[in-house]
Amino acid sequence: MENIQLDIRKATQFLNAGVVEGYESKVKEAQEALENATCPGNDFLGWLHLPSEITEEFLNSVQAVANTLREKCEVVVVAGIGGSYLGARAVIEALGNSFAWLVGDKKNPVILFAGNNIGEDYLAELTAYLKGKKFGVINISKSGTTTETALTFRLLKKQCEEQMGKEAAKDVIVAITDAHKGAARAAADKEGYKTFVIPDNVGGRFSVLTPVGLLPIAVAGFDIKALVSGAQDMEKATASDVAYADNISAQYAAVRQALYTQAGKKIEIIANYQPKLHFIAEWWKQLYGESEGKDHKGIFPAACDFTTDLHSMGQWIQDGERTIFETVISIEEPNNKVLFPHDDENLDGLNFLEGKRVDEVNKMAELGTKLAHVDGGVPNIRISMPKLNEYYIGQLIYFFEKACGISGLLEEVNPFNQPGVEAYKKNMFALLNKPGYEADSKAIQERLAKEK
Ligand SMILES: O=P(O)(O)OC[C@H]1O[C@H](O)[C@H](O)[C@@H](O)[C@@H]1O
Repeated sequence: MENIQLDIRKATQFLNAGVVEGYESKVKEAQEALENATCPGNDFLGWLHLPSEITEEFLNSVQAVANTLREKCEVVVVAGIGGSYLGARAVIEALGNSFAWLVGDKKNPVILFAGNNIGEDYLAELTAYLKGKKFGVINISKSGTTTETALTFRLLKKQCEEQMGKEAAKDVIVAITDAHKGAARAAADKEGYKTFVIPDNVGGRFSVLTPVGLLPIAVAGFDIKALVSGAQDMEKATASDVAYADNISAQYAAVRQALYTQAGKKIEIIANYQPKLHFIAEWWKQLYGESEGKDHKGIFPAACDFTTDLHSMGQWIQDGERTIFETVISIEEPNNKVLFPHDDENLDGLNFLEGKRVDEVNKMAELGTKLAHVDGGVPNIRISMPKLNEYYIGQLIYFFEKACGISGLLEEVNPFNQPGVEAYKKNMFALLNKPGYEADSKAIQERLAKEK
C-alpha cells in the first residue's frame, strides 16, 4: 500500500535555501529523546509505539464489546470531551455518510456525541430524543472527573436505567477511563459496567488508537483493524531510522517550526476540500494547540473547510496579515462518482463542465486556491491521501501524532502536558462554590466585587 504524501515545496520557497535541511540534527535529537524517553513529558510516551503494540486479540476484544452495543442499541451516545471524543468523532465523520443520522440504514446504530459542552438546550434535546429509544452509553474520561462528561453521564445513566431497567442498562453502558482512579472508574466498578483502560502514559489528545477511539469507531461499523494497520505502517515510515528527507513527520515538524521561527508565520490553517474531514481538523487543533501552546509561544492552530470557507475567510487569507500558512489535506480519489450535469438553458454558463467528475472541479479549485494563496504570501503544505478510508486515516493519525511530538520538542516545550487547562476549571469551581474551593470562592467574589 502506498503512503500518504507530503509536499512542502510551496512552503520552503518562503524560507532561505537549506533551512529545513538545517533542522536535521535537532530533529534527530528530538526523535532520540522520544525513543529514549529522555524528553520533557517522558511519562506520556505510550502513544509512540502504541500502533505496533496493539494485538489482534485486543482488537477482537474491543470488537466483541462493540458488537454487543450494535446488537442491543439503536443509538449509542459517546460521552466525552477533548481527546475523549474528538478522535472518535473525527474518524466516524470522515468515514460515515454525510447524512448518517437521516439515512437510518438500521445496519448501524446512530452515534451521538455528548459530554462535550454544558449546553442546557443541547442536553434537553438529547434526552428528549432518547426517550423511548434503545440507547447505550460509552462514558469516556481519562481523569474520570471532567465536569461536562460527568454531568452528561449522570443524565444518561439515569435515563438508560429508567428506560431499560438497571440490570439491562449494565449491558449497554461501557466506561473507558483510568485503570484505578476517578469517578468514572468508581461508578463502573460499583455498577459492574464493562470497562476499558486508558493507559496512564497516553495523553487524551494522543488516545484515539486506544479504546477511546477504537470502541466508538467499531460501534459505528468501521474497520478498526484497517485503521490500526495504517497507523502501524506510518509508525514504520516515520521511525527514527528513516532518513530525514524521507521522514514525512520529521519534514512536517521541521517546516512548521521554520515557518514559525524564521518566516514570522504564527497561525497554521489546516484546510480540507472534503466536508467529512471537518472533525479531523478539530482533532488536529487539540493535538497541536494543547501540545505547543505553552510559555507564551506556539503556532496557533486554525481550521477551514474549503471551498466553503473561501467564501467567508478567503478575503482574510488572501489579503490579511501575512502571518499565516496553510496545511491542506487532499483526498486523491473520492469514494463516489457524480458527473457535472448538462442544462438545456445553460443560464449559469457552466455547460462547459458537463460530463466532468465533480471532483475534477474540486481539484481545480484546490489548485487555483493554492496558486492564489502562495502568490499572496501564504506558504502551502500539502498532504495527499489516496483514498478516504480507515487505512489512510490511520496513517494520517500517526503522521500527525509523530510530527507533533517532534515539533513540540523543536519548540522546546513539553508537548505532552496541559497545565493551562486547569485555570478556567479552578475559577469555574470557585464560582460554583464547589466544596474544597472555599478560599478560591471568597477570593474570586472579592475580585468580581472590585471589578464591578
Ligand atoms: O478524558 P478527560 O480526563 O475527561 O479529559 C478530557 C479533556 O479535558 C482536559 O481538560 C484536557 O484539556 C484534555 O487534554 C482532555 O482530553
